Amino acid sequence: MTTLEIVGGRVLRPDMTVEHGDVLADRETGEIRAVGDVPDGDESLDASGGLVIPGLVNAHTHVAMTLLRGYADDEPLETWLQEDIWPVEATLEPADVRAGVELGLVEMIETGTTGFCDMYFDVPETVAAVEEAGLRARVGHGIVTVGKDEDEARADLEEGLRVAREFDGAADGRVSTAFMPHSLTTVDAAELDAFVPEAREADVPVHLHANETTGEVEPIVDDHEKRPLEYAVDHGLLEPEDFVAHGVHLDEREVDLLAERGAGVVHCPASNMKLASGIAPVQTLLDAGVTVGLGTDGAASNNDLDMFDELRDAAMVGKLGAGDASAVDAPSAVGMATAGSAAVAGFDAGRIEPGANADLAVLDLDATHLTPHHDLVSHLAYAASGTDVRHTVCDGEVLMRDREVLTLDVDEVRETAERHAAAVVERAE
Ligand SMILES: N[C@@H](CCSC[C@H]1O[C@@H](n2cnc3c(=O)[nH]cnc32)[C@H](O)[C@@H]1O)C(=O)O
Ligand SMILES: [Zn+2]
Repeated sequence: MTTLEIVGGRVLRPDMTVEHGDVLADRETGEIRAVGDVPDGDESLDASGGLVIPGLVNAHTHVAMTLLRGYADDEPLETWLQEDIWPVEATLEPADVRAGVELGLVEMIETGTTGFCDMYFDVPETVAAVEEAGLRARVGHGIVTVGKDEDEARADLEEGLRVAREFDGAADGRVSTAFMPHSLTTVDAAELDAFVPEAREADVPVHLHANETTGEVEPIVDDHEKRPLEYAVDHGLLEPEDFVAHGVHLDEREVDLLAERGAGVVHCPASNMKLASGIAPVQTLLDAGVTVGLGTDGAASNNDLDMFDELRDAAMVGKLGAGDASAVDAPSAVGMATAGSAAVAGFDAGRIEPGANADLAVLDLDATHLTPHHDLVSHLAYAASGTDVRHTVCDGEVLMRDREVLTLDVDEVRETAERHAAAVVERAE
């Protein structure tokens, strides 16, 4: 059983055209072998009446935060983090993180997401869950040193390096890592200067939150007389493989800086709307040639991990922000959730062509809200949702067949998550 054929459907190609055809995946290499007219495979997935798309990539999330879904809503970022989220997170044990991660991974598989980038703590739990669930992930330990004494701060930085070194290449290469300082205001310059060179030495990228709110931009401008991303470059950040989450409040120089340096941005439209952080200049970034991916951020600021919601939000708010209905058109939004996010994450995925990772989702087109079929890319951007996903495949392996998740026990995962979520909130109160 070395090959998997996905037959009888239509296929979304990298140029955003849709054609009738099959896909043959090689389960040994985890790559797509052929598209269109393909030889028979050893195992078969029925895509008739469906659309085969690249598995969506959630390029910025905190997956264990599914445990805090609906726990603290309707607040701006600083209050939300400092008064509600961080106090509860301080009580989280590795087993809680594991329960939250598994809940999130089930949700991703069910909604056609095959890869993600995660910033959280207890990274070994995330890696173990990813190994079991079969997804692809770039993971890192989120480092916060503000408000900690010197020893605690150093331990957090060391842990960030340790997990980046230890887990890069884990789960047969499905897991990669990054060094993840939380943001430019929660980790200080001297710490970046000391630790970023070590991340370079370990050959891992750096991922952080940047320019998310004006409350985060202003102190840097006031204290250092430069924009946050200029400050970031001064402290060794924004190499081509690096990527920042949000990029809401960017000036022209910062957009140019991202384009020149080749660093990526992960747009998180739902989180930015929910926390009223602002509207990222997505069309401007795309026009400047910046690599833009898409992310949900954590489930406590979204409140789900469905990337179909995210790409619709990106298209909608992109137009509103630009005051231009042609901004962030359907192909751009779908491109961000697939090839864009994969490029940002450093995954050889996000496109259906031979040689790319066989990370795929099959959507049912046979649905009232997807009728008629004028333009299927338009449907992906504006009408489809995660519940339309029939099969999910990652690295050539079937993770969900006919809406049945095969790698995790959904009922057990949900029960365990309920139990841990209740206990965590009780402990925090
Ligand atoms: N080691 C750190 C944890 C950092 S993990 C990454 C952090 O990002 C937080 N987070 C989630 N969403 C956002 C966001 O939109 N902006 C900034 N931080 C966020 C999340 O709650 C988590 O605390 C510690 O000891 O506190
Ligand atoms: Zn975040």
